[in-house]
Amino acid sequence: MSDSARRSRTAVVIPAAGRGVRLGPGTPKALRALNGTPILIHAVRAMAASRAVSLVVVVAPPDGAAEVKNLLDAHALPERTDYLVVPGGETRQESVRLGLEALPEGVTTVLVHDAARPLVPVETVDAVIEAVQEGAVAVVPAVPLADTVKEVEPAAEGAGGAPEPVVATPDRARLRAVQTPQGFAHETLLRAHRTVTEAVTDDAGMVERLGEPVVVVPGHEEAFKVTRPLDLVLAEAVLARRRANDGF
Ligand SMILES: Nc1ccn([C@@H]2O[C@H](COP(=O)(O)OP(=O)(O)OP(=O)(O)O)[C@@H](O)[C@H]2O)c(=O)n1
Ligand SMILES: C[C@](O)(CO)[C@H](O)COP(=O)(O)O
Repeated sequence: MSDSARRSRTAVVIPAAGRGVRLGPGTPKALRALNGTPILIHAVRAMAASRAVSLVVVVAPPDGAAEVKNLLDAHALPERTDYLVVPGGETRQESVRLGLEALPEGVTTVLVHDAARPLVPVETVDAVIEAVQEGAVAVVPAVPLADTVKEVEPAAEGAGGAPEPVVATPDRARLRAVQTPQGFAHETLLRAHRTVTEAVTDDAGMVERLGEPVVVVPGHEEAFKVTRPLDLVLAEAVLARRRANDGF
């Protein structure tokens, strides 16, 4: 498939409507600065860096669509890509659905990428797109776990710090930590978001509930999610390393 054919069919939905409670009080997480530029703009640039992407739909905080439009206008973004902003919902799942409903006809491949993962390398984005375009209906970038994982009986709410009984130790070799962008055949993801009613924490999980196959491709350590304050420190360090490497 030619480059231009790919471009006309691949869109990205960026859910950016979360508050960022775990990052601490302040402006919505996606609008907070990372090296002087909003986290969201880093994420949009990371996705638009792929030459396959022709449309980016940003799902803004419900009362922040105008502010996000202004932000996109104020930052230099690749001109080959179109940008759309829609207001988001109460949950990530609802925000993604609202973004999907805004996609035009003719999109065949759709990626969903957290604004909170601003540093994903373009090689990971392209690998996910390629896997979808080669026939997978749902593709998830993921990395092996660095820690042993225990399943526990969670302590009651409000009993933080109380010992939690261990239920099992899953075989770590079979586990993956899942990142974004996750890539899908457009029709499949839309069907999942229109039919699955349970709360699910990632989009591939919704496709799993349809009984459709999901595959994992290698993710990247720099595609981590900015969730807690220490993640911002790490993100600044990654950017500093990139600047230093560019200098050589
Ligand atoms: N109602 C929501 C909630 C989350 N998100 C987006 O989903 C992505 C992943 O969510 P997460 O990192 O959990 O962000 P928050 O929900 O903002 O974080 P927290 O749970 O700490 O408030 C983020 O880009 C976030 O903006 C969204 O679009 N709409
Ligand atoms: C979609 C996701 O980033 C994959 O790891 C993750 O599930 C989002 O979870 P969150 O609790 O909404 O951050």
